[in-house]
Order: sequence, then structure tokens, then C-alpha cells
Amino acid sequence: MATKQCCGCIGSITRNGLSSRIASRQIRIASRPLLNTSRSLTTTQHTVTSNTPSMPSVNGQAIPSTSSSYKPTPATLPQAPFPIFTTVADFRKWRKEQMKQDKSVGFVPTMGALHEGHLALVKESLRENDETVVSIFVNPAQFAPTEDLSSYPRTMESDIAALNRLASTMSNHKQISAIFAPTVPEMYPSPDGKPFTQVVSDQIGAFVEVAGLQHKMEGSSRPTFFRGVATVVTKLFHIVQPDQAYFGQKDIQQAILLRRLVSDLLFAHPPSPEALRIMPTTRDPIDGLALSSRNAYLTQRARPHANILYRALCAGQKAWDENPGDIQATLQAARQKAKQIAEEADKDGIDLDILYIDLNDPVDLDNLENRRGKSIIDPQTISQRGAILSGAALIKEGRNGRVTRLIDNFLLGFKL
Ligand SMILES: Nc1ncnc2c1ncn2[C@@H]1O[C@H](COP(=O)(O)OP(=O)(O)OP(=O)(O)O)[C@@H](O)[C@H]1O
Ligand SMILES: CC(C)(CO)[C@@H](O)C(=O)[O-]
Ligand code: BAL
Repeated sequence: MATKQCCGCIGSITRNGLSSRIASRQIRIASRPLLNTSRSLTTTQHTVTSNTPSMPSVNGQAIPSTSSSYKPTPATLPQAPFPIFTTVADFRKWRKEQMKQDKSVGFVPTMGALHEGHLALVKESLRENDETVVSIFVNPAQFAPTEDLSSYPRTMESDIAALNRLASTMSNHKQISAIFAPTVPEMYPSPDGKPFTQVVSDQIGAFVEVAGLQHKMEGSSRPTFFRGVATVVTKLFHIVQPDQAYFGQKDIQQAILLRRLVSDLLFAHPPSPEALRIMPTTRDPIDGLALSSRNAYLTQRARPHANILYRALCAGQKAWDENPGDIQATLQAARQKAKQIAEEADKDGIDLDILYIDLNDPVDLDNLENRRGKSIIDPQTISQRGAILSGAALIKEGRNGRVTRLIDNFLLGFKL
């Protein structure tokens, strides 16, 4: 799998015989806040009692849960050479032992449906720490009621198998130490017994917000997303107490916001924002598409068009390299490329709705195009600070097809 940011390699797509015809259809490049997923990403059930479809165990033995709504089905789980903890109390006992032995613990939080991008994070943790913990938890708090919580891919058995196989790819055959796969009530305990609700105005209790960062970029169309992420990651860090935690650049805003959380709230675990490691985006080696669990939603016909953002960002990067700090030239090149690809896709019956392609400041995530209008910042200053070139698009096949949200980003002129 490829992790390099760019480029030059993706001039045209030959995969699945996609032609390079350009249609004249009007393409939407929207700066409006939009998460147009209501047609297919809906659930009417906003309260959640259970999370994982088949709940695990330690080595296939059922662990009694503290939650009465939770029904373990260990028979469906493969044997694993590492413990799978489902309760905070059990996990904490294990963690205490590692503390006593002064073992360093690396942590990779995930929502499961593991792919090579996740596994690259796990491998890095295996290389850098004595012990590695992977969490698998589809966090309801980061899904809006209209989003795809109920249909999010849950593949616990193959996830365990993939993690198990990983050891054979390590030079020292090192294995992960544990999986933490809690239920929803375990992560969102409720003294009054009410099930967790995704409706923010109905929630009672402690939630974590990172002001000034959570409503920009992805947060403009997913206004409660980063509140849900910051809350669950705070809980996970308190439980796992990692020395280092591993996140992907694919979700760049999430990683930057979480570093700020660690810094501002003086977390002891991980002990510094830098100990929250941000690893490069793993891509399809042939066409550059950023790997993502939701790519599983893509139809065969839509898949060849799904690398739209990668190709657009490559065009933007080229323009930036020619004129570092030139916001307009960079955005124009990227948006023009995206428009062209969307027109090609339209000819093939694939609808590509480009939500945004923007440049943002790496620290405060301000939109550089808008900010420039207010107070002119010269290209030299911008090129010195660097910028995040990112985009989001919705892709679907046919009028009533399922909508898949795509995101991607490149770091221009700075490193994390
Ligand atoms: N292609 C990738 N390269 C590197 N890291 C990745 C990649 N995809 C996901 N990650 C990282 O793995 C961690 C867990 O992500 P998650 O389980 O949400 O998977 P995902 O593929 O991002 O799913 P989704 O499709 O829901 O966005 C996050 O830190 C995320 O940034
Ligand atoms: C960090 C995370 C595991 C929190 O649920 C999730 O947002 C993800 O997988 O990127
Ligand atoms: N990796 C981000 C998880 C989400 O989009 O819900």
C-alpha cells in the first residue's frame, strides 16, 4: 500500500476502462455546509443500547458484561492469541499490570472494519512500544441522527483475524497485546438507565468540546461530529492511558483537534501533543484513493471515480509547488481538476457532488481564502506557515444510489 502524499503518478485512470470524456453538465462546487446523506444514510432510531453485533470475550470465553442489554455471542468469534476486553474494569486490571512492569503502551483507536490504513498505524505502534492496544468501538456520539450509525460496517471477526495475522508481517513476529471492544452502555453509562441518545439537546452528562476548531472544515457540515470524537477519545485515553496514540492523516482535522485537546486539558496519557502520532495516509497503490472503512459502500461502477479528491489535490499541490503560498492558483487548479473528473463521472452514471476544496491554516484551521479577504496575508507568510489542502465529496451511483462521503487532504509546506 502506498502512503506517499503525491503524485505525478495519476495522470489518467485506466482502471475499469474509465474514459476521459468531459461532459458539459454544471458541476456543483459548494462552499455551503452540507452533509447530503439523508437519502441513504438514515436511521430513525436515535437511542442506542448496543454497539458491536457479536460481542467478544477473552480468547473466546464470554466475559460477563456490566450492561444488562448486552448479549455476548462468543461462538461467532475466532480464537485470538490476545485478550479482548469488553469492560472498563477488566481492561484497567490489565493496564495496571503493564504499569507495574513499566511497559510502554501504544494505542490505536478505531471504529473497526479494519483496512491497511489501520494496520499501518498498528504496525507503527508495535515497532515503537512494548505493548499495543487496539480499540474497536463504533461511537454513536459522533454520528448525527441522520447519518449511517446503524449501517456502519461492523466486521469484528475479520478485524480480529487481520490483527492476528499482522504478527507474521513483523520482523520480530510481535503481536498486539489486547483489543478493547466495549459496548455503548459501557462507554456511556447512564445512572438513570436511559439509553444513549444521538440527539445532542437530549443528552445529559459530560461531553468534551474543542472550541474554535470543531466547527470548521468537516465540522461545518458535521456540527456535532468532533464533539463526539473528542468525548470518546477522552474516555478512551482515560481508560487505556497510552504512552503514545496513533491516528491517521486521512482525518487531519480530527488529529489536529485531538492534539489540541491533549495539550489544553493537560492530559497525562498521552503525555504530550506530539505523543499523539499522526501517520501518513495509506492509499490504493494503483489510483491513490485514500483507504477508508466507508469505501466498502462504493459500488463497482462508482469505485473508479472515487479518487477524485486525490487527483484534484495532486493538481493543487503542483500549482502550490510552482507558486508556494498562492491560494487562488492552488485552489483553482484543484477545483478545476475536480470539476473535470465529476463531469467524466457523470457520463458514466456516477454523481459526484463536490462539497468543498479548501485551504486551511495548520494551527487554527482558518479558511485561508476567506481570511485573505479580511486581512491580506502575503503568499510568503502563507508558504512559511504551510496550509492544509483538503476536500470532501459525495459519490453515488444512479438517482437513488447509496451516498458515500469521501474526504482527503494534503499538507502543503509543513510537516506534522
Ligand atoms: N487510509 C488511511 N491511512 C492512515 N490512517 C487511516 C486511514 N484510514 C483511517 N485511518 C485512521 O485510522 C483511525 C481509525 O479510523 P476509522 O476506524 O474511522 O476508519 P476510517 O477508514 O477512517 O473510517 P471512515 O470510513 O468511517 O472514515 C483514524 O485515526 C483514522 O485517521
Ligand atoms: C478516533 C475515533 C476512533 C473515535 O471514535 C474515530 O473518529 C476514528 O476512527 O477516526
Ligand atoms: N474516521 C472518521 C470517522 C467518521 O467519519 O465517523
